[in-house]
Amino acid sequence: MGSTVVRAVEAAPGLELVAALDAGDDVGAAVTSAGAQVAVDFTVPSATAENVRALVDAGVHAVVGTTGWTSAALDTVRAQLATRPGVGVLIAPNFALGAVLAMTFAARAARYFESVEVVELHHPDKVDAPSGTARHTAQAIAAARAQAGVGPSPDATSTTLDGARGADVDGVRVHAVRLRGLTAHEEILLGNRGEQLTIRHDSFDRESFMPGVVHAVRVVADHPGLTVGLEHVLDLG
Ligand SMILES: NC(=O)C1=CN([C@@H]2O[C@H](COP(=O)(O)OP(=O)(O)OC[C@H]3O[C@@H](n4cnc5c(N)ncnc54)[C@H](OP(=O)(O)O)[C@@H]3O)[C@@H](O)[C@H]2O)C=CC1
Ligand SMILES: O=C(O)C1=N[C@H](C(=O)O)C[C@H](O)C1
Repeated sequence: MGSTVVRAVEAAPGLELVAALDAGDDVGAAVTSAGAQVAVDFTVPSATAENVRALVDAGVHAVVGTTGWTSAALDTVRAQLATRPGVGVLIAPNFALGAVLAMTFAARAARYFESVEVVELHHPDKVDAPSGTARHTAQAIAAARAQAGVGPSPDATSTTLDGARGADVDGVRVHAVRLRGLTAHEEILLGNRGEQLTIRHDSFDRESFMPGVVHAVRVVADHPGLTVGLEHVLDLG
């Protein structure tokens, strides 16, 4: 993702690439000496929080695509941002516009269905499961169902092998598939008696994330504080 973002920023009118960093570089010193206004982080779950801390410390806005963020780590970013008014951090588990729409549609639909489960499918080099996108989708679905007073999805399973029913994200079952040949895919299955709605998004190429990343770079400075999810900086009506 890092090298794809480098090419996308270089090609984007009005943006200038002033630095590209690798593991082991001093993030704070590098962005300061390059005069960066915005930094983009696509690294690994174990490195991203420290990178964001260094960026906020340097007063540089951050656009973050790395997944694996815990709510405690997000709270730490919020607390640090409270000491740096004007600095914006936008963390989005998925920058593909179609994926953001799929999540939004799923949350909207979830109140009308008795059952809902999420399946994410990725390349086998991915280090975290379930995907950040699937977690974010399940959280949005759970919040929409709670707000509408919809109960848990019915499930009579009483005998099971560990993992057979997937992970529980705020009461929504999330299943992760890792398969050579895949890129990034998500299905949200919604069921009622006698009907099923399937919402599916496929990223076939990493290019799919670039319009969202470039948009985030352009607008992050207008959103001080912490924003989680690209949907909050898009006009989705
Ligand atoms: N939000 C979105 O739309 C998307 C999010 N992602 C997420 O982005 C992240 C990266 O994905 P991807 O590019 O496929 O992963 P890769 O494993 O291909 O790349 C991760 C890169 O991070 C580097 N790295 C490791 N540690 C550090 C560090 N401490 N500081 C700086 N760089 C470091 C690695 O360097 P080295 O090889 O030297 O170890 C590697 O080049 C993942 O969390 C993935 O889930 C992916 C696609 C879209
Ligand atoms: O690791 C990936 O490839 C991806 N990671 C993100 C996630 O965890 O949701 C976004 C996209 O699914 C690709």
